[in-house]
Amino acid sequence: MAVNKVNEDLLRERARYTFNIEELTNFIDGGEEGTRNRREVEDMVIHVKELHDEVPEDYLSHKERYENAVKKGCILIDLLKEHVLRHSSFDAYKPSNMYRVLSMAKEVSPVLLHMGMFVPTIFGQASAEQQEEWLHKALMLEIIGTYAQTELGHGTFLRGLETTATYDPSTEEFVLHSPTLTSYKWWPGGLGQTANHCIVVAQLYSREKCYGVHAFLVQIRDSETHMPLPGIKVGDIGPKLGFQTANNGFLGFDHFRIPRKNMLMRNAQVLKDGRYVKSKSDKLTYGTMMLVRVMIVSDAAYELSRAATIAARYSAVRRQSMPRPGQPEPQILDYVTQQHKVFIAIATSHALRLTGGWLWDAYSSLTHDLDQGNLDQLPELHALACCLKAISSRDSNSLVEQCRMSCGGHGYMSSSNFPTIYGATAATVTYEGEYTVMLLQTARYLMKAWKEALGGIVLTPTVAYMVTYNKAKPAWVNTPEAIIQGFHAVAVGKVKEAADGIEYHQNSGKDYEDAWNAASVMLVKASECYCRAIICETFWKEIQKHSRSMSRNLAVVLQQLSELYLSYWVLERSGDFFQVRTVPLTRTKFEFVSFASPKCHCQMCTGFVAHITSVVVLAVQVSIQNLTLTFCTRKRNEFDIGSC
Ligand SMILES: CC/C=C\C/C=C\C/C=C\C/C=C/C(=O)SCCNC(=O)CCNC(=O)[C@H](O)C(C)(C)COP(=O)(O)OP(=O)(O)OC[C@H]1O[C@@H](n2cnc3c(N)ncnc32)[C@H](O)[C@@H]1OP(=O)(O)O
Ligand SMILES: Cc1cc2nc3c(=O)[nH]c(=O)nc-3n(C[C@H](O)[C@H](O)[C@H](O)COP(=O)(O)OP(=O)(O)OC[C@H]3O[C@@H](n4cnc5c(N)ncnc54)[C@H](O)[C@@H]3O)c2cc1C
Repeated sequence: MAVNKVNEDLLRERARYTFNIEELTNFIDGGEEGTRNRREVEDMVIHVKELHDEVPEDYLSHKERYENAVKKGCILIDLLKEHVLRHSSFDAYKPSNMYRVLSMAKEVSPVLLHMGMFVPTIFGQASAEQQEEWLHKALMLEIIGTYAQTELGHGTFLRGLETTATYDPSTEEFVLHSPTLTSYKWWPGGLGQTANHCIVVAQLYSREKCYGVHAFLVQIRDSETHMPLPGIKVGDIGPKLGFQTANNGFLGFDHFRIPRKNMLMRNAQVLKDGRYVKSKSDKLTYGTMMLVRVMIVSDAAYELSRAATIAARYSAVRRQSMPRPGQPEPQILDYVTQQHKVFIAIATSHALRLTGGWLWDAYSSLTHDLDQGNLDQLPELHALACCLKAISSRDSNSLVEQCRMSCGGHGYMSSSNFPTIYGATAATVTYEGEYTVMLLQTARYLMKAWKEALGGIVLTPTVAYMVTYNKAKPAWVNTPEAIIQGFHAVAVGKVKEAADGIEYHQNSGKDYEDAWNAASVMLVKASECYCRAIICETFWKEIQKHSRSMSRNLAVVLQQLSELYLSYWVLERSGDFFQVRTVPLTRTKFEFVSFASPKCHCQMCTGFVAHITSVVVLAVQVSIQNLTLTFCTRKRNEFDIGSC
């Protein structure tokens, strides 16, 4: 049998890297231990022949694909259990680790929601007694759950959910009911045929009063027969753009009774007599969504890194066209247009991975604060989780598509794996908070921050520059730090523009809701710019921080990647940079910002040339011709357009 020979071009490219590959691998894995754990699990998985398809899944029926995914999920989970029992060096039951293992099968796992949301909700919203009863069973998959919040009629507007949970003190039970067709739960992963339990988010009623949405743990299928319990209507919602084996389903209740103790009571409670005990904050009910949004940023990076690797390798081995008659066809990697498509995908996967790690640390610190009853950081973290989830998933999905297109026809083959990766990342832009809705949530926070900034109130860290921005005139020089300040200036400009837009519409007679809606495109833009500034700054600072403890060769290349990312987005947003205004909070004057030295007037400032010489893609090193970015802005005097 022909031995698979590695392509000559790929070998040659791999021979050209300028730094220690294992060092980069450890950096990506979060350290040597992370690499060791990952390899241990991969070694377990890679040799299991049942995990490799005899027949491409695209040729299977919907039912066969689902059964194939269930089979693989069971094998992966058994491997994990055995591994934990054998080694216990790998924290297999951390949802993020379990999620990572489940994603080693090509198909989305029907128990993805069990690990990604059902288990984390028990961690985050069940009382200690409830965790005692359910957590181990969930971790050992003795019960399999999902997260049933979205309904046919409502996904974004949680306060509009129609499923009811009415407390009956005579039996100490909640009666779950779906009063309308639009109240049917629609979308929850695993609900179609897999889950026998679920977290149900419903409007809580007690003593004739509605207390808003709360979470309940509900058994929906018989533990022995797996048939739906009486009063439960459940099934599969059918084919989708992707995620075909996620087993998304629908769920309706017909006066279905559950014990009082099945209301998740870490935050709020209903006592036996029906009295409602309020939580410290209604927002704590939304805790699972914040966790998943935080996880999605790292997942977006992971999916994009897969696509970027495929595209970079293909670009090394594909030869096409003949720019010079009689010469061999060049590798498509030598076309600058190809580099321009692929290298930003590489840089972005690193930017999102490091930003995801930074956000996870902020979330971990918040959960510690919440345990101490301190909710101070909740609003800022909610705003961060919303915009970073939105931007990371959208960037990842569009760059996955860009990577596919960079591979020509072969990128369109199922065997390229781009369709699977695209389907997964496209879903992420919508689930766990739709893109626009999330950015508007962040805008809500930014409008409050702007009002505080105008009042000179010290702001939380990620918006603090709104107050100090005009006090210390930044030294506009051509450095990454200056670009980051430029992104801050753009963000402040857009936040001010949106706030002024709301004020303008209110002054023209609209109420706040209509003024908000009229200015909502600007509000989305302000959130995008605020978020881009965070990613640029975090990427750059994380690279600076880690560079101090890594070899110089690796530090140089990672620094170039972060400079590429900054330069790319300056060019993508050059219009905003040209228009950026610094408006002193006293609102007395406008001036354009210049990247030249602050003393220059009315003259073309120095061009900003970023010359990226080499970027490394894992073992594939390619060199970028002069990726020259000429970026100029003009400085004007306050009211003098100047001669530029
Ligand atoms: C990598 C992934 C790994 C694992 C994942 C596993 C599986 C992946 C596959 C699929 C999973 C998908 C699951 C789902 O999709 S679950 C359903 C997700 N649904 C949503 O995200 C709904 C989105 N909509 C909202 O969240 C609401 O619009 C929102 C609550 C944001 C606003 O609604 P509403 O208009 O009613 O309230 P507001 O008045 O705007 O806000 C009220 C108040 O509360 C604050 N708030 C809102 N949400 C949160 C939160 N999550 N945390 C903290 N605080 C929150 C908001 O800021 C307002 O505060 P204030 O401004 O002080 O009034
Ligand atoms: C693959 C996949 C898996 C999913 N898994 C689950 C799951 O396991 N559990 C679960 O509970 N849910 C799940 N969902 C549902 C998901 O959470 C919702 O689809 C999502 O929250 C969006 O809500 P929606 O579908 O009602 O869209 P809508 O909110 O109706 O959005 C439609 C359009 O209206 C706009 N819009 C809505 N509200 C506003 C507003 N206030 N201002 C401006 N524009 C607005 C949106 O921007 C969007 O353009 C899943 C969805 C997908 C695609």
